[in-house]
Amino acid sequence: MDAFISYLQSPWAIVIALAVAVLIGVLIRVAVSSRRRSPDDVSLQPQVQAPAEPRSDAPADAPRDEADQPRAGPADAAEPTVEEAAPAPEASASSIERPEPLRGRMERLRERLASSGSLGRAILGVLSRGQLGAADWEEIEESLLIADLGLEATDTLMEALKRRVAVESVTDEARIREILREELLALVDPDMDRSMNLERPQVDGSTKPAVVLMVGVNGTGKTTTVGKLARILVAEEKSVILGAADTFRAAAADQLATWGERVGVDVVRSEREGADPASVAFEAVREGVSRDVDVVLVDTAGRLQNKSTLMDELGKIKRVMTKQAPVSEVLLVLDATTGQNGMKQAEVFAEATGVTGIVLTKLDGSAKGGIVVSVQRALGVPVKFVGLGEGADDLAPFDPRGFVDAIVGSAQG
Ligand SMILES: Nc1nc2c(ncn2[C@@H]2O[C@H](COP(=O)(O)OP(=O)(O)OP(=O)(O)O)[C@@H](O)[C@H]2O)c(=O)[nH]1
Repeated sequence: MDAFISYLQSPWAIVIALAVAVLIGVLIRVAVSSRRRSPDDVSLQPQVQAPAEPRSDAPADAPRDEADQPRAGPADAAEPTVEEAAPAPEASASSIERPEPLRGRMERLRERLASSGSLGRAILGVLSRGQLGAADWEEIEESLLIADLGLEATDTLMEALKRRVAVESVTDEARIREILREELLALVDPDMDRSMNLERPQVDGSTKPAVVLMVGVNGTGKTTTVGKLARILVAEEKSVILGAADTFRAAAADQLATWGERVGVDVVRSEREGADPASVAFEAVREGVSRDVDVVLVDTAGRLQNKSTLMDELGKIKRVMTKQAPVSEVLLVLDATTGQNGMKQAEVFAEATGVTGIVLTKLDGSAKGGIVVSVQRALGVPVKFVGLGEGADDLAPFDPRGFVDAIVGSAQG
């Protein structure tokens, strides 16, 4: 016994004990990391990678049609798994930002619409000349067209202004301003329902997340808008998952992950550039359903190489997502500065996906606010949000009155 005790006190025994402890530590690490890679263990890490294809255990209502199967190209042929992403810097509770609440945003951003105000100033300047001739009306028409109001809306507004200015024979500037405000507001249509449909649908007795698909041409601000919208939803205390189905540009997924991290929202993504977007979208909704979140927001690429490829791709993304939960909203992101070009794109996207609302970005610093009216008229769907800057909270629900007031200016304007 004494010999054993003295052996335990010897340096060799200490070395051996340390070696055994290290070995046990290594074995525990290996066991934990292999468990994390298990396909069924979807971790609640800041990011979740999408599999190459929907999971093999996808429910019976998973896509069946060949055309609806997320693509499994050579790079996509890996075994379908849900892997934990390379650990993203973990967002500690203290580093998570508190986004600005919705109320008052349009008010705060009102000054950003100042350039749209140049339209109001130009028209008011002419209208208050009194005794308007053909050249004056042409000047007004030109201003409206430059502001992207579109031909039809310009004609409607011109007629209304001519009639009212003649009938009321007004020269008083405040009254002219009031007439212009009323007529513009009628064009913007304050009665349209601009709320986002975030009601969680019931399917076969279970409550699914509200699914929102973002579409639009590259560069319009889709990814940024998904990030800003996530912040709005977080501010409204909703649980959210983002889907990075813009697999065309690898940086888009990183960009989205950064937006997500800032407000503690997870992102479903694929590490492979060019992975099948429908697969990522499918997985994002599946993840949202399994975590029982309130909203799944999915970003897409929207390259407009050719109309039929784009329509096929977006149509497929939407069909595949619908296998998991119905798509509640398809928001088309349009860059206000692209004017009538943007209108043509809008029509293609609307045809492909059935757009339910428009987000007009970059309205700050754009004198082309008239596009609000023309795009609503062309698609018959409302502008629901406006982007008014590059800041994280520079997205506001579109408020027709605030918008028209910004264009027409105050009485002192
Ligand atoms: N001034 C201003 N800039 C904006 C607004 N919204 C987005 N942007 C900027 O527009 C640029 C493009 O935005 P992204 O979100 O990357 O555009 P995208 O449509 O996702 O582009 P792809 O990923 O290439 O399809 C970025 O520099 C954004 O900061 C806005 O409302 N105002």
